[in-house]
Amino acid sequence: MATSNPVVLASQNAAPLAEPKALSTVEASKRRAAYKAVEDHFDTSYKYIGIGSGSTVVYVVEAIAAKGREVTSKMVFIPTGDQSKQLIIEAGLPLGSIDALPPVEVGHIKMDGISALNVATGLQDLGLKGKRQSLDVAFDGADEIDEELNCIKGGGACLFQEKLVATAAKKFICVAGNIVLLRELVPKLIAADSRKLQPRLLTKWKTIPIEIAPLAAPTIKRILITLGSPDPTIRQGGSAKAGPVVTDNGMWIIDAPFPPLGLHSDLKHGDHGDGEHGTWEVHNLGRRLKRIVGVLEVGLFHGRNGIQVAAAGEEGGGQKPVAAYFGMENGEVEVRTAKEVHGVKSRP
Ligand SMILES: O=C[C@H](O)[C@H](O)[C@H](O)COP(=O)(O)O
Repeated sequence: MATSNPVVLASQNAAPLAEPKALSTVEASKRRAAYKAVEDHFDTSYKYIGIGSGSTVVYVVEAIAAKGREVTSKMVFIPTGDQSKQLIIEAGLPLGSIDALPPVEVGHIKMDGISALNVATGLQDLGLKGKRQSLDVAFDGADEIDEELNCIKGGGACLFQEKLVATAAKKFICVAGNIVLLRELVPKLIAADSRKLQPRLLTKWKTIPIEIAPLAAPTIKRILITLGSPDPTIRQGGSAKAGPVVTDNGMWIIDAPFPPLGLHSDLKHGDHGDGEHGTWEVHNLGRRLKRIVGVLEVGLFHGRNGIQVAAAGEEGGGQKPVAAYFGMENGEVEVRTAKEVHGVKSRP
């Protein structure tokens, strides 16, 4: 079905000019991936740009700011949380908000900002004028990405606003250093064997972050256990904050471990991927978790991408990126793009 295209390697020419010398291998790989993603998917004609959260997005903002004020001052940058809001402000980029897009009159249809933006940002090309689609592009990081470009996000507790922005974007682009430094396990500078690109989710990254209402925590934990998550845990602030991590939305995060998730094509006869045989198919689990009362959002980005949603003539964007950029240890950037853009009509 919707596996990503075979690997495309962009060599060192993706590297930005004047790479700071002090960057570790990991940081340099993220920076190269970010610059390449911006080079490929940032157009000077764009108006609304979504900015994700995490350590990789820092370089996306750097790459965009390097385009110069004459380009960026005409744009509006939509954050996905307090960190990205600060990044936008500190880079001198115009700050917007996903809930503050101006209402616009188009023809005799009274449209909210989201619908009108859709017209402004080129859905006419697809013959879908007037459909809801607000941002030209959104860039974000990810904790793990599978071969169909399903993602786990929320390692930095920002998943709800990230999904809100990603699903409002015509193009959602993921940028991920593919080498992860395990500082806790390896105190000195060593790139450990933990890679964000995996055939299946929950291979190296072991838990799904779920943003929840604090009052519902005990019930949600019990339900997660019945769904096959052996030890769901409320994320704690550690030395930075006594007690649970509180998200930008005043919620808590539960990190729910599950065995590696299957794809639809993995399912054998009689196995519906509903956890009954020990394996969850990624869409089934994402949908099931979202149905639990008290869950604000699930850190699984699955289903369709924005182009597939638009091609199906439906409103909104998709959860999955249309392309993912991985910074490699050897200095190259691996790019994976969605292979089939029209193939998943029935999936949410
Ligand atoms: O909650 C945080 C976000 O989902 C991040 O985009 C994700 O955790 C990846 O972060 P990083 O770029 O720091 O690896």
